[in-house]
Amino acid sequence: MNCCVQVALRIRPLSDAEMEESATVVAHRVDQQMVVLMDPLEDPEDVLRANRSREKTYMFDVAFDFSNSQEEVYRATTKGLIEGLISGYNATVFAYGPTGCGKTYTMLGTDKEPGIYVRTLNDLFRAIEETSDDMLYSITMSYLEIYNEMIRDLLNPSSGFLDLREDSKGEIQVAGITEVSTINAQEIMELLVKGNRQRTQEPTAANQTSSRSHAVLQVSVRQQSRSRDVLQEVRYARLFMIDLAGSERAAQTQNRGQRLKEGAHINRSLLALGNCINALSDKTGPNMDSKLTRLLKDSLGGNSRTVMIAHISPASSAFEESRNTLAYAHRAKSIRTRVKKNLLNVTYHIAQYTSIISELRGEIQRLQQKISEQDRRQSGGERADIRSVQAEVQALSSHQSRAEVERIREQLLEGFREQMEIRRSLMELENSNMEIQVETSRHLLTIADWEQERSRRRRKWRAEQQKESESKEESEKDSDSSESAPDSSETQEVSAARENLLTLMSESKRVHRQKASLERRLALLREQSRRVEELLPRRVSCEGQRQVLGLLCKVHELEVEKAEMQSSALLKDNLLRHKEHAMQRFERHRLLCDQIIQKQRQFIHDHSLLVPPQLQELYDVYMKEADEWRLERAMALDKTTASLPRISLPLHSRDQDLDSDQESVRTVKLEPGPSKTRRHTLPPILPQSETDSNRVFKSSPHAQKMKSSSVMTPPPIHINGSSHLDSSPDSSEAGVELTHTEREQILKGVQSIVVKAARRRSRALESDAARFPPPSPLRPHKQRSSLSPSTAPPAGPPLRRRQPSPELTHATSDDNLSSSTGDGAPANGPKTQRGKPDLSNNHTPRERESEGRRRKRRSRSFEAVTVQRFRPLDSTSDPHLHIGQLPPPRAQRGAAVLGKGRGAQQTGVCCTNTNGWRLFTLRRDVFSLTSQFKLC
Ligand SMILES: Nc1ncnc2c1ncn2[C@@H]1O[C@H](COP(=O)(O)OP(=O)(O)OP(=O)(O)O)[C@@H](O)[C@H]1O
Repeated sequence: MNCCVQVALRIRPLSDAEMEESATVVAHRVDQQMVVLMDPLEDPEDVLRANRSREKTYMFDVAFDFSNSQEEVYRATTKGLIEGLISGYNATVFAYGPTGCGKTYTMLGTDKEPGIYVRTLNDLFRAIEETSDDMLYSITMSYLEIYNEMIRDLLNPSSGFLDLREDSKGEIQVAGITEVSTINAQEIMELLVKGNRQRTQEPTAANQTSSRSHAVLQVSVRQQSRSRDVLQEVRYARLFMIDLAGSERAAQTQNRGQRLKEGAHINRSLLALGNCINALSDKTGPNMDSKLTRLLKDSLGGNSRTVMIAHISPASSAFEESRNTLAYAHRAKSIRTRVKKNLLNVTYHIAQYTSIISELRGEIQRLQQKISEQDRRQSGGERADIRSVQAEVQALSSHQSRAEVERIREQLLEGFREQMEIRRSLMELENSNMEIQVETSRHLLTIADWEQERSRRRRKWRAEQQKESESKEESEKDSDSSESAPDSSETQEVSAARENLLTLMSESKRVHRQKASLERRLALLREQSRRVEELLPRRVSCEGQRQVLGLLCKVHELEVEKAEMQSSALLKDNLLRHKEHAMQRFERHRLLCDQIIQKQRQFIHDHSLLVPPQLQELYDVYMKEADEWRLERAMALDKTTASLPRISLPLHSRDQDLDSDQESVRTVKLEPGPSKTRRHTLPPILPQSETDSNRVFKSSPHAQKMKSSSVMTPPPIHINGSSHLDSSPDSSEAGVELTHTEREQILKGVQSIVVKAARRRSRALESDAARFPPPSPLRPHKQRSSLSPSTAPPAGPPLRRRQPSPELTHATSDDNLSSSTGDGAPANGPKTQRGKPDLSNNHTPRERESEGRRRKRRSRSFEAVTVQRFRPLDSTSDPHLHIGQLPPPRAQRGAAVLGKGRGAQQTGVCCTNTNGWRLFTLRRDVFSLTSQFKLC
């Protein structure tokens, strides 16, 4: 497309200097296109030139004077180039004119009145921004000056002088020029101002800031569509905005030296430009003999829309420069250019098409793959998210559930732990209680011994007093009455025993209080554990965890029950040991009594003593009772006993039994009875012992039966009706002051032993009956004594008074001792040997054989009882509960611990030579048994 160079003329206002010189205005803008230049030298009066006009009119595309603003100049000259520039058309705007006529002002302007540079770039960026959605732009800028035919980079002055080069496309390029990718107009303005300071300026007569070089601002715009079509267009256009140096005349500028030389270069370039313009206007082709014309090759007659803004001064003093400028500008209007779009790679080669298609296909494939991956990732991610959310929820739920389960477990464990601790404490209290009972029994025994001794002394003293009173005269009686009564003051040991009893009682009360408190706490803990277990389904959602906790509860409940059963079993075991021991001792006592009876019978028979009727009646009763306890009845009774519930009962039923027993014991204890009629002043026996003893016997029908029955003890032997053994239990003066209740308890406690003993006794009695005549025809007859000659009493009148009887002494129970040791060997050496009944010398071989078998059976039976019933105590058993550790009877009373072997755990008592002490010792033993039964 061909087009002409657009020429605009701008007439600046008069400068201050021109106004001072009173310069006349010779250049006027007639209208927007017409300018009139008047020749000030023309004389209007000159008739020779009358036909010649002093005015010269010039037509331009647009004309401006002082009244026009920068904006108007820009709009009229340059703004229209921007659209073409974006469309790929080159454009050139250059300011031409003499120095000081406003070229820089028009192009650069001031901060307040920016020139074409800034306004063009502003509109360029705005236009690019409007189409940036579809087009991709690349804008670069460079700023250079041509000074004395040398090119200098104003954005990088240190880069030196640059050369012009023509690329393969025939375009002129400045090699090494700094191209700045502009961002916005403001930055461009700053760059230009900065670059303009680098521009060579020197003051001249015409302009204090005269630019001595041509300044060229080049803006390159490259654009292409964002869519990659086959018909892809890459538009490339350059905009030159040139501030030419002044085209002043040397005379006018009064330049000399360097300024003159500069002026010469300037003028040469301008001349070249002028020549170029002339050539272009004459269509002779551009003259490229200067760098300016070379750089503006496309701008002047080439591929560019070109706007020339000519500047002139209105002053008459600048008439010549104005006329020349107007002439050049006018001629420039004739310059035609061939404008075309700068389209790069508008049409691609077939190989490029193929490449583009391949690229596009690859791109499509890549995008499809990316989309599928993204979809997969999204779906996977969603699933993963769902799974992760579910996992988080489950984890949270699981965590909460675990925390809840852990909390419940801790509660349960804590409760169980405390229960076990309480259970242990209760066991310790039970043991302490047992110790207290044992100690209490020991002290009671001490007191009872002392009271027994006191009672015996009193009786002896009263008997002596009575005897003396009968044999002596009244006066003598008065004189002897001065004999003092036996000392009845308590010994230090008895006083200490009473004090200890008080201490033990208070201790026992304390133990019972603690037990009650612990039992309440235990019941509370059980209730709490039960509630927690009941709430498990509500508090724990997981079935497995519920089951685990439920099992945990069961395990610990079983543990607690196990501990309870162990405790109860231990207690029962201890009680059984006491009972067994007591029954063994009672059995020994019974055997001893039997032997005493038999030997007394033998003695009566041998000496043909008369038996008092009362004694004979008692003996009959004794035999009758023995007959009733024959084998068949004993077996039936034993079977009934064996069928009774024992320790194997469930815990709760046992507890109930125990509770009922305790209650019954309390009831019994409160009942007025013989137990309250103790004649000595002993402190009351602790209730627990009675509880335990009664617990066993009261709950047993067998015991009830036994309670109604009586167990025979050796009746007193009345010798000649005047003497008797003071050990008779029927005597109110008996040394052992047992109450009826105590005796009953003893009797009840030995029931099973009695059954067995009765079995053996019935056999023995049968054997004795075979040897001795029936008791009724008791006639004195001589019979060889079975005693040794050294100890045998002399034959003579019947015994009339009580006297020490070696036979009785020896009848203590050697047989029993043999049984106790279990091996049939004498336990006490010669003494025991001496006291052994020598039946072998008095009976026939058949009788001796029968007696030997009887002894052996008795021994085996006793062994069976002791070995079978005695279980070794475990480590948790209270050692104080061992019978063998009971305080042995005092040595001075003839008591000794028997047995070191199989019967080592049994405490046996042997009798001394003193009849009274012997029986007392036995009774004392019985009393001890009574206390032990109370412990049970
Ligand atoms: N149209 C105008 N309106 C107001 N002031 C102007 C105008 N044109 C020029 N001037 C003033 O005239 C003075 C000279 O202007 P300018 O420097 O632009 O001239 P020039 O042609 O660039 O000179 P040189 O060629 O020596 O660089 C400046 O002070 C400028 O402000």
